[in-house]
Amino acid sequence: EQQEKWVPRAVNMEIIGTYAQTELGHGTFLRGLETTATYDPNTEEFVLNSPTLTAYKWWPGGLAHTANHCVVVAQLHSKGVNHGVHPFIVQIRDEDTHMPLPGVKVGEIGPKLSFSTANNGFLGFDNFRVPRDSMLMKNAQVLKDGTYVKSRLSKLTYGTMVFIRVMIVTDMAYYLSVGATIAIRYSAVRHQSKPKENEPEPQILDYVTQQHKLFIALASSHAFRVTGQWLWTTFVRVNKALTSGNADTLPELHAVACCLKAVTTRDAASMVEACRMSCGGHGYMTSSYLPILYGITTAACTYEGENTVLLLQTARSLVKAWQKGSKGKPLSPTEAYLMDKSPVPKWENTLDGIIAGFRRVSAGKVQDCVSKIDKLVKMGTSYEDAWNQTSVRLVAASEAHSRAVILATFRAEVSRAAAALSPPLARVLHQLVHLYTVYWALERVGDLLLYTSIAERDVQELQQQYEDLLQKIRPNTVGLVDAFDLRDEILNSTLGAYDGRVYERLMEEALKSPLNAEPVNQSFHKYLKPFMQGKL
Ligand SMILES: CCCCC/C=C\C/C=C\C/C=C\C=C\C(=O)SCCNC(=O)CCNC(=O)[C@H](O)C(C)(C)COP(=O)(O)OP(=O)(O)OC[C@H]1O[C@@H](n2cnc3c(N)ncnc32)[C@H](O)[C@@H]1OP(=O)(O)O
Ligand SMILES: Cc1cc2nc3c(=O)[nH]c(=O)nc-3n(C[C@H](O)[C@H](O)[C@H](O)COP(=O)(O)OP(=O)(O)OC[C@H]3O[C@@H](n4cnc5c(N)ncnc54)[C@H](O)[C@@H]3O)c2cc1C
Repeated sequence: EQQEKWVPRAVNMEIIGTYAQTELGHGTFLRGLETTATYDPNTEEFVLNSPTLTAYKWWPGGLAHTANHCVVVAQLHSKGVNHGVHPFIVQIRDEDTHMPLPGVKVGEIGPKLSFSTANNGFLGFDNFRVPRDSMLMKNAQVLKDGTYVKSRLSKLTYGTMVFIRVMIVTDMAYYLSVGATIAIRYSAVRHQSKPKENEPEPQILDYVTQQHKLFIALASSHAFRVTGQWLWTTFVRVNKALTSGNADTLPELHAVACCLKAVTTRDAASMVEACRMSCGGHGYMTSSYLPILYGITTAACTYEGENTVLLLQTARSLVKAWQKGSKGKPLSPTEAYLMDKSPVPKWENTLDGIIAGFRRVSAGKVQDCVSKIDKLVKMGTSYEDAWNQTSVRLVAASEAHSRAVILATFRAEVSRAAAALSPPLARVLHQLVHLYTVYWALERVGDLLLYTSIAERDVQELQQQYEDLLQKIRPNTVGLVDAFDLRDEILNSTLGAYDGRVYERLMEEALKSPLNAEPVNQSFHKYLKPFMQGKL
């Protein structure tokens, strides 16, 4: 019924909405949100209120001057009892005049690192009344007399965030394809230095250091696209089960969505930054689009759940799985490897060997965390303090778990798809899987030395494998980014345009600057000249 009322109007854009959960005082700790929705059975309305400055909603995209409705997450009070945070759909502006409704204070939060077009806003309520059916009642309800009907699963309130986190993994694949396309095309056009006096300046793409900076971004885009597809399929399956009242698989989805969102956004932000830096000064131009792309990807490390907080959510699940598995109880498919108690096998420099190695690292780290927490608790430390003192290790265990999931998924999905591909295409994709896997083995070699039987000669061989792969991939690099098929209008980059006219485009963009409208800018007459004449 509520969906019939709101969805059609949202689809045809009569309702422009946003998701107003975060407040000035709380973004992570949802149970600490201060906005209240108090039920008045006499009028069958909820009274929305922002009791403090820190209760003001802060950050919701589009809230400042675009949205006329929003989903507000507030502490639901009825019959004198606080039932915790619940979502409400609330009209905040007049649909004709767009004026804020009486009792609504709304505005723009100010300049940000990037996302300048996102119109993020603030929102405060002063005893603002909304009808009872403003409460989104799919999970919990408040009856006309104020009786609260509990949701069959309180965590369903958090469902929106799981959905977006699942989507963000695929988003990161896209953003990395943009960064890799810009930086690799530019690296094919840019010639610099003279390592061989009697030869012309080479393409910077031929410097192995440049390949080391860029090819991982290209491979990660494919790894995250494939992992994002797997995660989406998992989400659809869990959501279908939830619809029929079975929430058994939700905890596993929440845990894997948290760590994959955190790791893919962190990798995307750092690899886009590497793409920017690999383009030298021109990568620092806004017209290259790389600074804007960095602003977009680094924001993803914060929104939809701050990365550390989400990695700790996954760690919470891994520790619980370890404790459950130690009692002989079955674990979820993504966490079952934690109970592999077989002896550490002889190290193999193969994809399967490395993937198995990362699972050993994750299981070893989880075991170390459980041991440290148990030891601290036995010494009289509270569980909460023991958790906090172990939290650096817990985050590392989550990261290792996430990497093991990505490596295994990337390899399995490409192997499965390869049968239907032409041999040359299958070969190139396998090279990207190989590069991605060996890159991370070298990045985390310390962990592998701690938790597997990898030896020095294996590491040397992996380094050589990696450098050989850079050489093998080089001839196909431009073709691989062209295959992302990103139009110039989408790339929006002087460095990444398909025609490679970088220098002409840089100059064309520069000449558009208003500061080039006249040969002597007014600042000379207002400031420089008086200063030079000692008059300032
Ligand atoms: C389509 C793609 C769009 C991409 C975006 C495009 C453009 C981007 C531009 C800008 C961004 C756009 C929008 C941004 C929006 C936002 O940022 S919305 C706000 C997002 N905020 C958060 O994510 C808040 C993060 N905080 C939390 O999730 C919780 O507060 C946290 C879980 C961290 C802690 O809460 P707490 O109550 O303390 O939980 P516990 O740690 O005690 O755990 C309680 C149990 O609940 C389980 N659980 C927690 N969360 C979930 C969940 N989401 N789903 C399922 N289950 C959950 C948790 O596992 C515990 O269970 P157990 O007790 O262990 O059994
Ligand atoms: C571009 C952008 C768009 C956004 N859009 C929206 C939107 O549309 N709607 C919306 O509701 N919100 C939105 N947000 C807000 C976003 O969801 C929050 O910023 C995010 O949830 C983090 O919360 P916070 O800002 O309160 O950070 P905090 O939680 O205060 O984090 C600050 C630091 O504290 C640490 N910390 C916090 N809790 C713990 C813990 N338990 N253990 C260890 N460390 C901890 C964090 O790791 C972090 O280092 C947006 C944010 C950005 C940047």
